[in-house]
Amino acid sequence: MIELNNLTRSFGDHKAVDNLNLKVETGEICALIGTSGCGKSTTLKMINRLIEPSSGTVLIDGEDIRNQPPEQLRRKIGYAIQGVGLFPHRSVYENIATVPRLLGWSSEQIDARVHELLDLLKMDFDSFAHRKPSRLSGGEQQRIGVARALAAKPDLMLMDEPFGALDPLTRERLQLELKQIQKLLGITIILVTHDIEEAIRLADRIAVMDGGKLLQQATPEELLRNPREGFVSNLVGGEERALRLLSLRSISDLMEPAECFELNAATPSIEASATLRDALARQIWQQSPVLRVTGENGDTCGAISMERLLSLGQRPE
Ligand SMILES: Nc1ncnc2c1ncn2[C@@H]1O[C@H](COP(=O)(O)OP(=O)(O)OP(=O)(O)O)[C@@H](O)[C@H]1O
Repeated sequence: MIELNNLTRSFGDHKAVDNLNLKVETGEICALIGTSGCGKSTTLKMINRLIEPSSGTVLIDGEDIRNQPPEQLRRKIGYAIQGVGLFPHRSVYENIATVPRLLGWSSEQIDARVHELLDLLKMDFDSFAHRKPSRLSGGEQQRIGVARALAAKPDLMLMDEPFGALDPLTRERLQLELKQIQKLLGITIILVTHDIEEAIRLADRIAVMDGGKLLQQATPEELLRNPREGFVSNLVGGEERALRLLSLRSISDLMEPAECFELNAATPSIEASATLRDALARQIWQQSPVLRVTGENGDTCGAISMERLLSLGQRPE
C-alpha cells in the first residue's frame, strides 16, 4: 500500500501540494485528476523523490521512502511520462534494458526480459528491438516507454499522462492493453491524467485534486453517482454522467434470459463482454430496443433491453 500523509510542497509562497492525504491499495490503479497546475505531477514526483516534500511523509508498504537513497528507490519504481523520454541514441532494446543493467542483471536475463516485454506489448522483436526511437511512431514510442518502465518488474508504476499525445483510437487501445497488463502482473499504478474518460476507463479509484488539495477520492462509480458539489461535479459532467455510468459495466452484469424476449433471426446481437454504453449505441444505431447477447463461442446467452439500460443510467436521487 502507498500512503501519502499530510504531504505538502511549496515553491516560494505557493503551495503546489497542500496537506494531501491519500492511500492507494496494492494492485490498484489510482488516477490523480485535476486541471493544469493543480499539483498532480508534483505529487507523483514526491513518490519517487524527484521532488522532496516541504512536509509530510510517503510510505510504501509501511516504510518511509526517506529511508532509501533516491536512486535505489527509483530503480524499484517504474516511471513513464508524457513525451516518453526515451534515450534517442539507444536502440529500443537498450532503452528497455536500462534499469535491469543498472541493477546488474545478467545478459541472458535482460535478453529474456526484453523479449517478454515486446511480446506483452504486441511488438515483434525482430522488427523493433534494434530501431532507434526516431524510427518509431508516437504510439510505438509510448509502448516502449511503458516497456522500459516495466523492465525491472516494479511493484509500483508512476505514470504521468503516458498517453497524452496520442490520437483517440491509439490511446484507447493502449489504455486497454495497460489495464490487461496491470491485472496480469498485479502491479500498483498511480496515473496522472486530466482526462476524466481515461480515469473512468482505467482506474479502480479516482483522486480529484484542485489547487494542491484533494477534493474527493472514490471509485469511478461512486464519483459519478455522488460527486462533491462544485469542481468535482463539473468534472464528471452533467448529463454525460449517464453514459459514463453505462461505460463502467459490461452487458453480462445486466442481461436477462433470452426467453424473456421474442428474439428472431433479424434481432441484432452484441458480445456479453461489451459495455452497456456499447449496447445502447448499437440499439440506437440498429433501431432495435432489444439485442441478443452472445458469449465467446457465438452462442446466445441472454438479451439486453433498452428499458433496462434506461433504468440504470437514470439520474441519481
Ligand atoms: N520547480 C518548480 N518551481 C516553481 N514552481 C513549480 C515547480 N514545479 C511546479 N511548480 C508549480 O506548482 C504547481 C503545480 O505544478 P504541477 O506540475 O504539479 O501541476 P500539474 O497538476 O501536474 O499540471 P499539468 O497538468 O499542467 O502538468 C504549478 O503552479 C506549477 O507552476
